Amino acid sequence: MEAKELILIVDFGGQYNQLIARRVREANVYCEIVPYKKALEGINEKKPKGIIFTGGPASVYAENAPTISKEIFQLRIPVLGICYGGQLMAKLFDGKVNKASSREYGKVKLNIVPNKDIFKNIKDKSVCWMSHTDFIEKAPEGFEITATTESCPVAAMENTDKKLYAVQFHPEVNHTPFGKEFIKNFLYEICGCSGNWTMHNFVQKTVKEIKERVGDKKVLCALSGGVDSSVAAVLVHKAIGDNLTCIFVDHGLLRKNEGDQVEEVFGEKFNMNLIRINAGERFLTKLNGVTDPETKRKIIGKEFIRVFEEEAKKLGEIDYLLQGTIYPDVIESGTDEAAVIKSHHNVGGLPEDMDFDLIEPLRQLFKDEVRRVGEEMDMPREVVWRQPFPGPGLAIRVLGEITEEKLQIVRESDAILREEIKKAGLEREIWQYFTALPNMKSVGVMGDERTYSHTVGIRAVTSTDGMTSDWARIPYDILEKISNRIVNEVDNVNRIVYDITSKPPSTIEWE
Ligand SMILES: Nc1ncnc2c1ncn2[C@@H]1O[C@H](COP(=O)(O)OP(=O)(O)OP(=O)(O)O)[C@@H](O)[C@H]1O
Ligand SMILES: O=c1[nH]c(=O)c2[nH+]cn([C@@H]3O[C@H](COP(=O)(O)O)[C@@H](O)[C@H]3O)c2[nH]1
Ligand SMILES: NC(=O)CC[C@H](N)C(=O)O
Ligand SMILES: [Mg+2]
Repeated sequence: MEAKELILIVDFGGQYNQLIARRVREANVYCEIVPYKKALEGINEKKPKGIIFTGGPASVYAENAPTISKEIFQLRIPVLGICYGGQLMAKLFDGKVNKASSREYGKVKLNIVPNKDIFKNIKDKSVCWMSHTDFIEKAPEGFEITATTESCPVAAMENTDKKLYAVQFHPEVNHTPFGKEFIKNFLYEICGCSGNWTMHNFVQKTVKEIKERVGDKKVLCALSGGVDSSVAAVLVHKAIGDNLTCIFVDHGLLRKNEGDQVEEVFGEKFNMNLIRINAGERFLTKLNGVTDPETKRKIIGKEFIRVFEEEAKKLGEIDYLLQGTIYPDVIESGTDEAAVIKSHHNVGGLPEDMDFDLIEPLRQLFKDEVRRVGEEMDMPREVVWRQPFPGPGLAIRVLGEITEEKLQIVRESDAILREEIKKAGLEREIWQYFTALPNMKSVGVMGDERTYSHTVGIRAVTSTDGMTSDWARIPYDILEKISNRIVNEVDNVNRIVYDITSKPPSTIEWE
């Protein structure tokens, strides 16, 4: 198989860095995001075909602004700087970057110099999306200006000898209609990528790697029945067969009937060793009285591992733990550049003293890529397209202290919501949907009596990878039906609210 082509995305803290990675992957080229301070580490071994500098909130001329050694330009690897990244390139080559008289934000007309490879198949008069206060006032010597806007004398510039390219606009966002084409041009015309990042290649390569790494040793898979761990399990099963044992933990925080369903599907459809552990009491005891979301996540992460360790001991020598960790879990748990948003139980929530080496074959993939891997391996649709369910389960949907009564409310209301969404045929359209209990009571009236009961929140979002999302526009009549049913059928609920925030500024889960 040909070597993997790599594009290195150097992170200067921009909001849209994930999107840059997505665009590159969609163009069938593999990429990784690295913090700017570590961009040069091991670069000669990694041999990237190209480098992209992201945008960022700082100003390049500010004191202590993120920067990079000029060595990176001497490697003869093409570099594309986007917004902050472009401004930084201009500054490092002695061009001029300055604060503009006004902030440019939104869609802007772009005039492009004809016949440039980087703008191949893009109209000379186009529209691009801008988000900046600083601008490149003067391009450095040796750079040619290749695009302008009314307020940007240098909206794009290039030095083809050095293979350096910079743009002020954001090609990664959908608001730049030619953005995908532009990124493709950089990858294919400038970096000479062939586009060998496909899920078919990924499966073949990963199976081979796992075989080599694991040999005759035994692997325990943390299987939740969710998309990620199921795909990971099938992948590893392909590599090592019966040396894989799956452990499914029912931690008492699952959705209605979920435990039995997972057991059924995996017992029937997959020919794998599966052990179900009923550990509800154990988890709930540990969570008793705990209200802080991060503490809950850490307790659950640790308890998962302790359960796996105990089971492993019973099974004899087990060297590896397989988890369905994916890229967003890693990023959101905090990297050097990215702030900790939430400790995903399987990454930031893991205990330090753990008996296993981890195998996480999907660690670099986005959710939609994981689904494509599942399809590539002919896995059943209901598993591949199941909506995500977080490992900490209902614990992070019951805000504050967890009690059996509250869990019951979330479980029952969630089951009603799911039933109605299914009936309405909206299952595929809505990426994730569930109910949450905000831990507040309010006054209502039912059967002429005053009530003082819980409020249930409905959360439904559209997304491709869970990194960003919008609230789903569920038709009012369906919302009405859901609301009526929950109030009527679930005890101790007298009010339903609908969450209409996108991510950002919200997150999908409430804790
Ligand atoms: N109940 C569980 N029993 C065993 N392992 C679990 C359980 N819940 C989560 N895990 C482990 O934690 C990982 C992360 O959970 P996460 O919910 O992100 O992924 P998933 O359940 O596999 O897929 P999905 O995101 O579609 O629900 C899983 O891939 C799995 O390895
Ligand atoms: O396995 C998981 N362990 C976790 O700790 C966790 N927290 C959030 N999620 C899921 O990740 C996606 C993004 O969620 P947030 O917007 O709430 O961060 C959504 O799909 C969430 O359901 C988790 N999954
Ligand atoms: N989006 C960006 O990368 C912004 C870059 C820089 N902070 C500016 O305001 O111009
Ligand atoms: Mg899950």
